[in-house]
Amino acid sequence: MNSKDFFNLAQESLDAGKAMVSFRLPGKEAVQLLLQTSKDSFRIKDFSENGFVFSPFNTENNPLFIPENESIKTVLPFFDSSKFQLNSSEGLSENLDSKAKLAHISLVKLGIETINKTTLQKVVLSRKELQKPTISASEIFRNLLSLYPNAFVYIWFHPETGVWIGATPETLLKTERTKFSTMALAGTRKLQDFSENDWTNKEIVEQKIVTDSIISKLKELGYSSESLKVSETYTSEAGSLLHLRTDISGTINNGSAEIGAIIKALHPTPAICGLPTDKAYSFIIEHEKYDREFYSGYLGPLNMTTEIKRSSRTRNQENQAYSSIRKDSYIFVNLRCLKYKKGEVAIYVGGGITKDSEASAEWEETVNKTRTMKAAL
Ligand SMILES: C=C(O[C@H]1C=CC=C(C(=O)O)[C@@H]1O)C(=O)O
Repeated sequence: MNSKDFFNLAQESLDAGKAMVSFRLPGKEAVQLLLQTSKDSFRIKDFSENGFVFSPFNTENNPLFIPENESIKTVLPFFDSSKFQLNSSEGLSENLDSKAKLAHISLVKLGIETINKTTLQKVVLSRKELQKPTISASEIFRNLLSLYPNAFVYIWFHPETGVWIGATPETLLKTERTKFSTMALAGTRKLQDFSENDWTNKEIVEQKIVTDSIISKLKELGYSSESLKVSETYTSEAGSLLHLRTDISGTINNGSAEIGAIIKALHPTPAICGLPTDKAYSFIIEHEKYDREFYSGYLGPLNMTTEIKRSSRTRNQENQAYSSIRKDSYIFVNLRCLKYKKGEVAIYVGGGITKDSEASAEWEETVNKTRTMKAAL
């Protein structure tokens, strides 16, 4: 199947009204499409399932799920961005909405005051911004594939959620055989004119809170300090933005049952909620005054079959005839995303607030984050 046929199929799948998802893993070439054959709605029970999981920020209900064995799978082996022009909508507005700006600034100020007066140390505060694109959902998806080769790029539709599209830089949990890894990603700067020692104490502290919390949650699950590998903290690019990032990895103790335990322990991390988690969560629910829905939830292929082709240079000739089948998981935090309705999209953006935050800079940061999606509209 060529790229044009693949995107026509993606658009037809969207129009069919059945659950579907198409995605490309960070740094990979293949784009996968999973189209559910029935109109049923499936939910995760214990994370031993195979398929694609889609969870909201709020985890009261079990996450939605497209089972691999209830779907038709199509793979575009290589997405060639040179085959497509970047289509764009005309008349998108840069955010000049002063009401939205005032509302976000007063929310951030309330966050800072609460941090100064209580045991809350960090809270991630967000907003949504409406835009009127004139291009289709599959065109937005295609633009994202062209623009962000190192992000997890996806388009998801489910009758219960509508269409969501995104290009996230943040892994919640990746498993390959018995190895797992996660990351602490926080602190934001524009790539333009940045030099390495520009990171301030505010951003270093904001990101360290995420690293420390992830390590402590993993220890509570029984992983010892010696068994966890923690990288140096480094600057990581996400489109035209930069973040501070620490990678944390280990070996899964109890087989596939562990995946669910790790996801439940980590989500919501202080990269999208705050610290202490319960205080930050209550603050968000009480004060954000809108429903995040699937923004800052998590999503991705869970125990999905991946065919690993053996190298043709292998010396063992017998092995050449086979490729091995693995069931790995790649779960991401749903950031840099939008909800699509014909004629209107909602772009979701947020940022970590600490005692050292400055409200107008936090507003600017959310404006910069909206540009990741706007570049594809
Ligand atoms: C909450 C978001 O980003 C998180 C991930 C990286 C950097 C962040 C920050 O600098 O605040 C956030 O923690 C978002 O993109 O909406």
